[in-house]
Amino acid sequence: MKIQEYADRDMLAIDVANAIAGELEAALLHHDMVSLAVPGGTTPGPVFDGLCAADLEWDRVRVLPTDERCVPGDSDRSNERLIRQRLLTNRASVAQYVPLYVEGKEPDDVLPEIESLITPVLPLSVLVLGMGEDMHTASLFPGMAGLGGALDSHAPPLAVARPETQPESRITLTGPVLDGALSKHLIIFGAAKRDALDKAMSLPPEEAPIAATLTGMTVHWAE
Ligand SMILES: O=C(O)[C@H](O)[C@@H](O)[C@H](O)[C@H](O)COP(=O)(O)O
Repeated sequence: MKIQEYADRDMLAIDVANAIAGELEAALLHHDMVSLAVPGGTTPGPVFDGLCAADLEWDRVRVLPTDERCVPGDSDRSNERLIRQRLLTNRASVAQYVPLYVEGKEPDDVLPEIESLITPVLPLSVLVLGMGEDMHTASLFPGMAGLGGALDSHAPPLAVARPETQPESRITLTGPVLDGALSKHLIIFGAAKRDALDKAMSLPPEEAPIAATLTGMTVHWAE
């Protein structure tokens, strides 16, 4: 794991967008289809604003959320809504999007179909993660029911998550899929998350799920 510190969040966003674009371009030289998994939340928007303009063959990029809240697509809590508004626009509007949640469908009923769209583009070419101050990432929350199974090395690509601290259930990429990405970026802002990351480095993934992804991770941090 390496940590890159930035003087401000704008510089971080520009640098990370450029890094991801370069990694996708390199991956496209060797694969017909490549994959990019991105988080929801309040952190990645400015990175998306820069990345969406990257001049690459977006029609060969499969974009998916690292996790999705089980909410309507027009909800302000929908990660798909954020990704469609901020990333799948401009040149990136032609990218293929793989939703993890289908409104009105029971998650367990659609997971096999969604996994059939994800499996062909595993390992993930590029992964971007956020993290909570509780050291969760994607929808892998400390102490969550089923967390052990979602972190297991033999876990399927997707899991339904029902974290007690969240208002809705979610669908999440599992630990081995996140950790197995060929390039991994974690974006965190502020002292509290920096302290949480330092703490996570000495904890087991069951207590600090982000710890399951840190091998080979590039952490991008700004106040
Ligand atoms: O669906 C989500 O919310 C994300 O995938 C989640 O894992 C997020 O990255 C963290 O909760 C950090 O969220 P912020 O960027 O809002 O701090």
